[in-house]
Amino acid sequence: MTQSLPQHVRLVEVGPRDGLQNEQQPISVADKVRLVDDLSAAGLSSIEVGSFVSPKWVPQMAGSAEVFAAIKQRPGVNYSALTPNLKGFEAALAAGVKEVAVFAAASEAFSQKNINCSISESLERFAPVMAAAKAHNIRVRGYISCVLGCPYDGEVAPEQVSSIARELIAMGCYEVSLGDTIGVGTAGATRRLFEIAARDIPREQLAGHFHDTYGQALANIYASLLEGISVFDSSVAGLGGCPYAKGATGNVATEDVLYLLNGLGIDTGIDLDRLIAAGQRICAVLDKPNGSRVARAWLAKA
Ligand SMILES: CC(C)(COP(=O)([O-])OP(=O)([O-])OC[C@H]1O[C@@H](n2cnc3c(N)ncnc32)[C@H](O)[C@@H]1OP(=O)([O-])[O-])[C@@H](O)C(=O)NCCC(=O)NCCSC(=O)C[C@@](C)(O)CC(=O)[O-]
Repeated sequence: MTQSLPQHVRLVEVGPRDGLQNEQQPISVADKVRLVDDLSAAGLSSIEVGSFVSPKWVPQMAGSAEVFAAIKQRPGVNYSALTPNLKGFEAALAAGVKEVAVFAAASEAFSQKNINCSISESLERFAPVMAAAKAHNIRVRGYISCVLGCPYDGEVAPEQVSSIARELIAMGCYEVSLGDTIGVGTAGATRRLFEIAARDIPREQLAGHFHDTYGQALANIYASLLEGISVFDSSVAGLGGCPYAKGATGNVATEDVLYLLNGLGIDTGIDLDRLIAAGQRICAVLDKPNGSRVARAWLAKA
């Protein structure tokens, strides 16, 4: 059943983590810090700054502690980091991180490629992270990858996604973000996924995370809005890809999502001009074209 559109949407900016983690070239701590500070200045209230994972697996995130130490922490902004295990959680804690995210997958093959263990082993690894987070009053977000298809296993049943999401919520995650890692989802499949997940999980605890590989991300966000979802992950300038999903493009661009939401009269608290400037700046650092169509059109007009 179609839900009424939310009046407010929270965008979780994942560019500094999901976006930059795929870049092969070295990016200085100063450039990462500048990106995070530009994003908070543009009004983003949730920013994923980095991750505490094995540097052998994702070398680009190795400096995350230094980035946390140098960013200007604005009141009211959540600065979070990915932590796949207790070792990562302890490093995040030492860096003063106040919110972490654990990440599982909806398919066994992707789980093995991404974090080198099965889905059930990953949930076992999260248990001590959840306990330590509780003891230190740290909020934990959950992610599930490949919710609308897996590059190795193909189709993924929505019931499987929903069951893992339920487990993450039961373990103590305040919210679970459902990730279309390879961007294969369609609006119909997205609606069905959220409709099934929302049978057992309050809609307020679900978020959407769409990559734009097939150009469907905005349609999928609109479909999610119709299912009563009001939190979305996005990446400034459409930065990113996925090291374990060949051909995957970046997350949907934050600028493009903001343009959609502005057009629907949905409040986000984000300033589009400042956001576009933040995207242009990091694209100049990376020496790559801006992946946001809205930013490109805006700048061409200007
Ligand atoms: C999970 C592991 C560590 C398992 O990796 P493993 O090799 O099975 O782990 P291990 O426990 O055997 O340890 C191996 C080495 O890693 C070290 N190690 C162990 N843990 C840590 C840690 N936390 N931080 C730093 N170092 C660590 C550990 O100390 C050891 O070091 P060595 O003795 O060889 O020198 C590894 O697979 C890993 O780091 N994977 C990271 C994968 C990743 O970051 N992927 C991208 C993020 S997920 C994503 O992008 C999807 C998402 C969230 O955006 C949603 C979507 O779009 O789908």
